[in-house]
Amino acid sequence: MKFTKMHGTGNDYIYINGFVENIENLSELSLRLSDRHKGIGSDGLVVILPSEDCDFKMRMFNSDGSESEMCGNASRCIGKYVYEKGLTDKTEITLETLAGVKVLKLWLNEEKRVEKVTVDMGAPVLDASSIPTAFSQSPVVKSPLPVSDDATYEVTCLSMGNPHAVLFMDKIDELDLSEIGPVIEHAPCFPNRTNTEFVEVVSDRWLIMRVWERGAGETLACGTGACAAVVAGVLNGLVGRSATVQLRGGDLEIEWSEDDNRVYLTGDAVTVFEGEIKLDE
Ligand SMILES: N[C@@H](CCC[C@H](N)C(=O)O)C(=O)O
Repeated sequence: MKFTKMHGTGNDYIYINGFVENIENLSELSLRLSDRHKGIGSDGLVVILPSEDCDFKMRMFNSDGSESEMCGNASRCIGKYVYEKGLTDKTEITLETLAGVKVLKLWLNEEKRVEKVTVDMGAPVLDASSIPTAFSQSPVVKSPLPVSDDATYEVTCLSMGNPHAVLFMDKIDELDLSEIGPVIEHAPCFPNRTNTEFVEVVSDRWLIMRVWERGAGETLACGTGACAAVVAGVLNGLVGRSATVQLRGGDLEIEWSEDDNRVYLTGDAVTVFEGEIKLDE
């Protein structure tokens, strides 16, 4: 099977051309190939497929084999992949996902290479039961979430097609995410588990964020998570509608438009290497 390893702000996935490769059991394959010691090594697996209504369709699997509805960083990398491999000559591309249709706008440099991509992520979902969460308050803003006998965090929850819980706090560098991340991910109030963002506010245009991803653990960046951080920041009166989110893997530019209520995500898309792997060994 041929594959391409790509990353968006350090969030790395294995990309497979589903027009050519006919692979079964994608969930098991993601679990196996994402392993950083015994596989290719990645945060998960992304398959690019034909779509009836859109230019392309994305299926995205975390490194634990679970399938997610949406991935912001992978959407940008798909934009670069399909354009640079000649699967399309469009610079505005529609992408079918489990979270609906997303529109990718490609930004080309002078050599006609894709330098960055803007994804129209659609409107954030704020209704508590649709995220889904079991919180009775809706929207879920600054709701108390007990994580141990002596610690309760205030969380703001929303869906960007996939579920997010955002926590604002200082000194996020000092956090042990491997301890607190799984507790929130599996908290009973999140029936589908959750992605969790730990966010430090620097100014009304600048957030610093670490992320614990559902199904993948701590990653260097999460596109939907960065969008969730800005939406949650606005709901808490902490940030403007247009902000830079600084992640361990780089910066993402987020705008939650006042005009159309849609969230726009802009960032890099990078090809790391191409390869071929024997699946029967
Ligand atoms: N890294 C992604 C999100 C990937 C899926 C997520 N872990 C989930 O299970 O919802 C992004 O860039 O958005």
